Amino acid sequence: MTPTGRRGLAIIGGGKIGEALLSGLVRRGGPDGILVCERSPERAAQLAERYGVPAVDLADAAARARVLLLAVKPQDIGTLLDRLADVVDEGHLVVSVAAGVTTRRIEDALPEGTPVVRVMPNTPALVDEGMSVLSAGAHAGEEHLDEAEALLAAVGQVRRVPEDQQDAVTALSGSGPAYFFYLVEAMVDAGILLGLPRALAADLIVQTALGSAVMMRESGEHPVQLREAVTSPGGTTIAAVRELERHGVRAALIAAIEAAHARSVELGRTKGTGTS
Ligand SMILES: NC(=O)C1=CN([C@@H]2O[C@H](COP(=O)(O)OP(=O)(O)OC[C@H]3O[C@@H](n4cnc5c(N)ncnc54)[C@H](OP(=O)(O)O)[C@@H]3O)[C@@H](O)[C@H]2O)C=CC1
Ligand SMILES: O=C(O)[C@@H]1CCC=N1
Repeated sequence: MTPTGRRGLAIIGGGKIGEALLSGLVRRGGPDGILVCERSPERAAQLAERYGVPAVDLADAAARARVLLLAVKPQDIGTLLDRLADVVDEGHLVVSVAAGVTTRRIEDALPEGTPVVRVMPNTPALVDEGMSVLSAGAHAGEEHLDEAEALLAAVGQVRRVPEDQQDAVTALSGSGPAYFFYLVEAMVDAGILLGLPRALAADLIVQTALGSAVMMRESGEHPVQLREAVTSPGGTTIAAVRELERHGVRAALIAAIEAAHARSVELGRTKGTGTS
């Protein structure tokens, strides 16, 4: 097929984030023009059935789709790029969501001039509340960023940053949902300790998390102001906040996010042996 005969998008790698993006895109725009390319035949069949999209091999994906969205682990990207080098041409836009992997590395593996956009999405794309952050490679212009943004805007908010901020973005919003789930898990445990039924504790905490998130987004107030409004003099909240400070929770979060950043940088240096 000629480059001009192509349309739509192929998601290459149908794992956790590949499925989150696939499900959101299908929900928003329908399955038309979306392909999935997944290494495991069982998983490919599952996704094809669940979302009504064709499961294709890599050559077919490249022949039919204009945008190739790479959603494999950074440890697998080297092998995938070796295979893509033979089937990518000037008519493609390559979008990678692989943590740590630079546009330079992808460009070096593909035909000269291939436009590449690096994106860090997150799993709340599943519920149209994703946060996706884009950076252009050396051969990607505004039109390529616009094209990638149009895709990702269907499943949440989009920002653009210089690529040297992507490892920090990965540590914050890419991995970020896991930190919130971890906090919720711990708070539900506290409810159990205090004798509440698990289901009730979970309902209380999930709704409290949601309400707090909406307040942060919509009130325009700083989180400190919002926290102070909950903290009555001589009351319960200050007793809890003192324990959070005593246990170094703020420092732990900063250290955790710093570790995620370091790992993103390290993954960018991985050569793709599939073993790291
Ligand atoms: N999970 C998340 O929240 C986020 C992940 N990312 C990035 O997305 C990428 C994928 O992460 P995640 O979804 O968690 O990982 P998963 O392991 O869940 O998904 C990767 C999928 O790609 C498949 N795969 C590997 N190589 C190929 C290939 N050559 N062709 C087709 N399919 C292939 C894997 O198959 P197999 O199972 O056989 O290995 C697997 O199903 C990573 O680079 C990660 O950094 C970015 C933002 C958020
Ligand atoms: O844990 C990871 O490596 C991926 C990247 C960001 C979120 N998940």
